[in-house]
Formats: sequence, structure tokens, C-alpha cells
Amino acid sequence: MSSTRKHTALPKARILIEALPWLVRHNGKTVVIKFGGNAMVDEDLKAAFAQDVVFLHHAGLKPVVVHGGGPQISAALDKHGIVSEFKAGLRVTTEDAMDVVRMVLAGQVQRELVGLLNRHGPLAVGLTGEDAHTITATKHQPEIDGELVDIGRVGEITDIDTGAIEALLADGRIPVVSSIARSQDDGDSGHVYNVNADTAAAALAAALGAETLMVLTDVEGLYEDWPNSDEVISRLTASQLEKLLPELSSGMVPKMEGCLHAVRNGVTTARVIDGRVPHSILLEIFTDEGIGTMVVPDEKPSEQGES
Ligand SMILES: Nc1ncnc2c1ncn2[C@@H]1O[C@H](COP(=O)(O)OP(=O)(O)O)[C@@H](O)[C@H]1O
Ligand SMILES: CC(=O)N[C@@H](CCC(=O)OP(=O)(O)O)C(=O)O
Repeated sequence: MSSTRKHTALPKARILIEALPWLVRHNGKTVVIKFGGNAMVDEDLKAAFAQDVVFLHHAGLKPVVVHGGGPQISAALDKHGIVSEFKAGLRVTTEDAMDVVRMVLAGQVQRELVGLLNRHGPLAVGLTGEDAHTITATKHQPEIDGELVDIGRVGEITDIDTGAIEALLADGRIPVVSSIARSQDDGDSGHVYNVNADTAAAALAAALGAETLMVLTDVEGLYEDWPNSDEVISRLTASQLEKLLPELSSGMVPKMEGCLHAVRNGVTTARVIDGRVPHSILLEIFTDEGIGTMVVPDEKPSEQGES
């Protein structure tokens, strides 16, 4: 009886010990995890996501969650009879649409994730970029075909104040951030801006001096020749990514721009991974077999193969 128990216990012990080098490497490090609305496929996956984040927390890392909710916003707008329109990969956000965006992100998606994380203890605290000046923005006007286009209340981040998030981390909490920004513009008090969640996550990762930015989405990573091939680029440097950027299309643009911003501003690695794979975060952090696309800074070629 006792030898049978030993046989089943040993492989488990091996798995735990295999994770030791990664536990040592990542101990105390901040990791910003962006959970995309398209990766929130079903209840089991969302629960597995919460388990992974809580695991990281108890393993000595400092996870910060930034969540999206694009499909959920589109569904809610639809119910309100508002048609969703995207320009340059960003939602055209009227005043009425902004109320819905805020309600869905802060009142629905964020609350759900906070609830799932807190099944494991008093850990998660939700906030939006409005809280404690965490994210400040001004009006963003993308350039399309050489002209500046008005897309309503979409914000361009001008400032990040990491104070509230750092206080939560120091208190052993898991911050869960919705990508809504306060307005910096004088005379514009009370206004808020809709910010793409990838962009918000990348800006927060850089400002927090995070070790890793991890972006969970609904594809395996950055495809080399999307949509013609499903060959995933496993690793690329900031300069290689910069060259690729003009060829990318909508959903990937803010993601890869965010990864570039992060690694050019002190983040050691930025990864785009498949959030539809259960426990993808653990695979990415605690094994050598990274499952998605990893972006690294140019000047650190010695980090090749690092996970
Ligand atoms: N080169 C590419 N590689 C992978 N996906 C791409 C690429 N170019 C565009 N995409 C699209 O980007 C989508 C992911 O972005 P998005 O829909 O904004 O997801 P999320 O809600 O996770 O932020 C993919 O589902 C795919 O349709
Ligand atoms: C300006 C802008 O486009 N904001 C996004 C914010 C949510 C988001 O980015 O969600 P995903 O990560 O799921 O795409 C939107 O309104 O859809």
C-alpha cells in the first residue's frame, strides 16, 4: 500500500522540483497579465485563469491583472441599439457608448474576475484607471490615410500613477484593472476615456517595472503570415517586431505595439499566448516550453531561450 502511494507521489514531486529554477527566477517579480475578452471563452477557462493567477501569487510573484472585454461591450451596445464600429483597431466611442463601456468593463467583467479570484481568499481588488489617477489620458485621434480622425472618447495615455497598485501589491493583494482612464484635460472634469486594454496593460507593465507582460488572447500567438498560415513566431526582438508592425492588422496592432512599448521600457519579456489553453499562464511561466510569441529587448541577446 505504502509503495503504491510512493509511486504516485514521486512524479508529482518531480513536477514540483522541475519548477524550482523558475520559482527562484521569478520570486518577487511583477507580472502584468492581460486577459482579453476573446479569451474569456467559458466558465471553466475563466476559473482556470483565476487559479493560475492565485498560484502565481502564492508562488511569490506579484500578478497584476488588466482585463479586456471587447466582445462583451459589443454585445451590450447591441442591446442598447448602438452599432459597434472600429477605426484603426479602436472602438468609436460616443458619449452614450462610453457609459456602456464603463458599465461593462468596471461593473461586469472586472467584478466577475474579482469574484473568481476571491474564491481562493481575500486577494483581488478591482479598480479602473480612474482610481487614484492610475491612468490619465487625453483625446486620441488616430491618423488614417494621412488625416486625423475623431473617434470620440478614446484616450491616449499621458500618465500612469502606480501608487495604488503598488500599495495593493505591498498589502498582498491582486489588483484587477479596467482600462478606463481619467481625463487630464482642464475643464473636462468628470470625463473618462476608453483605452484599449492591451495598450493599458503595456503602459502599466512599463510603469511598474514589471518583469513580464503576458497577453492572453484567442490565437496561439503572432502568426507569421496571418490569415494565410498558422505558423506562430515563437521569439522576436524589439527591432524585428518594429519592422513587422506596419504589416499587422487590427486586433494584433495594439497587442504588438504594447509588447514593443513594454520591452523598450524596461520589461524583460512580453508574451502573447493562447488564453484558450487551460493553465497557459503556468505553462508559460514555469516551463521551458513557451507556448506563444515572446518579444525581447534588442540589447539582451544572452536571454535567448529564457522562459
Ligand atoms: N498576425 C496575426 N497573428 C495572429 N492573430 C492576428 C494577426 N493579425 C490579426 N490577428 C487577429 O487578432 C485577433 C486577436 O485580437 P483581439 O480580437 O483584439 O483579441 P483580444 O480580445 O484578446 O484582445 C485574432 O483573433 C486574429 O483574428
Ligand atoms: C478603445 C477601445 O477599443 N477599447 C476597447 C476596450 C476593451 C478591450 O480592449 O477589450 P479586448 O482586450 O477584449 O479587445 C473596446 O472598447 O473594445
